[in-house]
Amino acid sequence: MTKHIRNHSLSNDEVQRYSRQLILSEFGVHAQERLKDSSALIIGCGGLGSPAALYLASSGLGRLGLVDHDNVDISNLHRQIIHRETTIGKTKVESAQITCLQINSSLKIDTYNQLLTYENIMPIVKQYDVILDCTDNVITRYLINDACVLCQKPLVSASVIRLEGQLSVWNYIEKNGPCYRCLYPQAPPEETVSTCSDVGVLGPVCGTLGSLQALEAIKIVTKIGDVLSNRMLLVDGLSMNFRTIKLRNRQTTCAVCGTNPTIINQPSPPPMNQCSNDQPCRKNLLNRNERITANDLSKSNLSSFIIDVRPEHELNIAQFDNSFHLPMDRLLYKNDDEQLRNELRTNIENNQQIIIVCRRGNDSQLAVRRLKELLSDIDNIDEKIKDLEGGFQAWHTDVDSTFPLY
Ligand SMILES: Nc1ncnc2c1ncn2[C@@H]1O[C@H](COP(=O)(O)OP(=O)(O)OP(=O)(O)O)[C@@H](O)[C@H]1O
Repeated sequence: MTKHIRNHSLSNDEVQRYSRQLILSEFGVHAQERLKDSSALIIGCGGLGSPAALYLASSGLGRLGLVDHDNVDISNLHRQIIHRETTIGKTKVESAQITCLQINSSLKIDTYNQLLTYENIMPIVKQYDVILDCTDNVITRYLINDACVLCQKPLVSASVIRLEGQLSVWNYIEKNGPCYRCLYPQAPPEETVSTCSDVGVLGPVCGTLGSLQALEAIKIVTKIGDVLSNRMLLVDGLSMNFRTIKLRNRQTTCAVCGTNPTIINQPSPPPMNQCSNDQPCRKNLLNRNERITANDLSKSNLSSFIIDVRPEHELNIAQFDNSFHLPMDRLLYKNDDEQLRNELRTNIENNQQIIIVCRRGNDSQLAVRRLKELLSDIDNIDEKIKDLEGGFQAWHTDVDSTFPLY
């Protein structure tokens, strides 16, 4: 019998399992071996982390770290495809681990059921070859960036909102690429950054960006292809437009990766921009006496004029009887003050309290501020107008559970 020679360390089972990628001329057995010897850390097992973890678990990567501090909720399932109805209530890392091991039982998985902070991030990040930022908030974005620079790890970062997404690789030393702080030294005020729970997101957009994060991570550890450093991919799912823009180079003045860094041993919170008129803050804008709780509103004997400031399409989910619809877009940007003032004056009766409602009690606070200006000639407007604290979500939780929670 003729003996065969193999120039690699993969078992026959591995050759069979990974055969469709082994036969790629750009990939081959040596990339597969490098993948097996590599590790990746996924921070955030949500919309982006789910597809990223599934693809990395399937790919033949050796070791996968999963970080998240949250538990699986039913509202996660439309996009966080690693979780199941059967894992609702479990920690996201445990739920993700279960699914990954069902796909690839030879994968070594470490789970970190914790909130990453400035205190605990460094020893975790240090252990992995590539880091994927799959989180959803500005502060964590800076935290992960700083830790990756300090630990000299490439960072594959993505974000999605509504039907749009962005992807880039930061701190890719091989190309002397910039870090996130080189591009954005100052963080925007957190209250002005929209999140998926504020404005929504469509599942497949997360699927696309999260999958591409896994692809970049595979390219980095196997050293194939042209890594998305110094560039950013912008995806618009509605028009199906994909474009890549060039980013500015690594900045010598950068606080973390520059020539005289001020952030040296440990990540540091970014300087925050202040809210301005263009970017009004929405959270905790009003004082207690400018708000009414769901309980108090349900018991109030006063006649109420309810103004619902949600966008038109959300009214189809559910709404209060006889509420006046005034979407935030019109209130803040339409510039039809005179007509709006007339409509409101015609509809509001003298003895009525004016209650502003929205989904969660954020927009309604801005609306109260704006309406106080607009209706300043109404007697005692400051006492008459209040927002529903916690919005329809509080109404569902505290007063009427048949009002849908969303
Ligand atoms: N500092 C952090 N440490 C650990 N996990 C984090 C941190 N910041 C964000 N995450 C996790 O990142 C994930 C982001 O995913 P995504 O926005 O899809 O989920 P979500 O927070 O469940 O969404 P929703 O806002 O709709 O509830 C979340 O699971 C969140 O718990």
